[in-house]
Amino acid sequence: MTGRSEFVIEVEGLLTAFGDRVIHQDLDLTLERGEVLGVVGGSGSGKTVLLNTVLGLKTADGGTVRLFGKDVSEMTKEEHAEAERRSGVLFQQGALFSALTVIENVSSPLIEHTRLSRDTIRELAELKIAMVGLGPESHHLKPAELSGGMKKRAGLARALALDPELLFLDEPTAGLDPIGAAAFDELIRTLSDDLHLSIFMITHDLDSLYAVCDNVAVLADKKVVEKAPVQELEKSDHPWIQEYFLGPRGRAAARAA
Ligand SMILES: Nc1ncnc2c1ncn2[C@@H]1O[C@H](COP(=O)(O)OP(=O)(O)OP(=O)(O)O)[C@@H](O)[C@H]1O
Repeated sequence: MTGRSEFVIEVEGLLTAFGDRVIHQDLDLTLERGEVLGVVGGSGSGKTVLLNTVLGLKTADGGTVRLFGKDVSEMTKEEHAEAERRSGVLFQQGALFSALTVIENVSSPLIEHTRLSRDTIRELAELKIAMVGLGPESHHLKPAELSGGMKKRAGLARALALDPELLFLDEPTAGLDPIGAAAFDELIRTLSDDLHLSIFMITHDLDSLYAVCDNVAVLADKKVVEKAPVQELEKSDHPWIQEYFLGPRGRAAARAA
């Protein structure tokens, strides 16, 4: 793994399908080091399948996917593990282990991927929990005892446990009230600035695009039809983009930005 590429993710001519059903065709997308990219598209347009393909959880049927400069399909087991260590993922439901407390959840990647002492792991987990704005009183709570926003924060702390360079977020503000969502957006932006993270963020939330993203990639017609800063996308004449940005919710988000 060279890590020399200025692109953290490079997808070229991607084809993915489930049986006869083609999800992506000729899809190109890049994510530069330090870039915060929003990925939007209609329901079923293939955003999650794209995330899974970049992570190597789904095999591409054609084209190439490079992660940290390395073709995902040619990675050895060790290279996969290394790419996994360099990437943090916050899945849509937070995906916390329900039987474990917050601190145990955040410690689990450190236990799995490092040989650090128990005390060091505990200190690092506490640091990550504080970083996402959760207090020490949360340490011993189980996921069922957390609010939706706290679950997301705990999931984010776990995604950050191994100091990743790249963060994948699948609809991070889904299910949060507008105030909670705005606070979470601010947290993501602050973390990306402070930790120089590259972020691949699937979202339906227009406010997040304005608040957090450097660029937005639009999935439609099985490919990325545009990638640009959100203010430029507003001017696109692609029908889906027009409807998305220039509908009433889009206008409200643009006014608020
Ligand atoms: N394991 C699977 N087997 C068969 N089809 C699948 C599978 N996973 C996803 N699909 C199909 O792939 C298409 C894209 O799904 P995906 O979950 O990526 O959409 P999405 O853009 O993330 O949608 P949403 O915004 O609703 O979450 C959908 O039509 C879905 O039915």
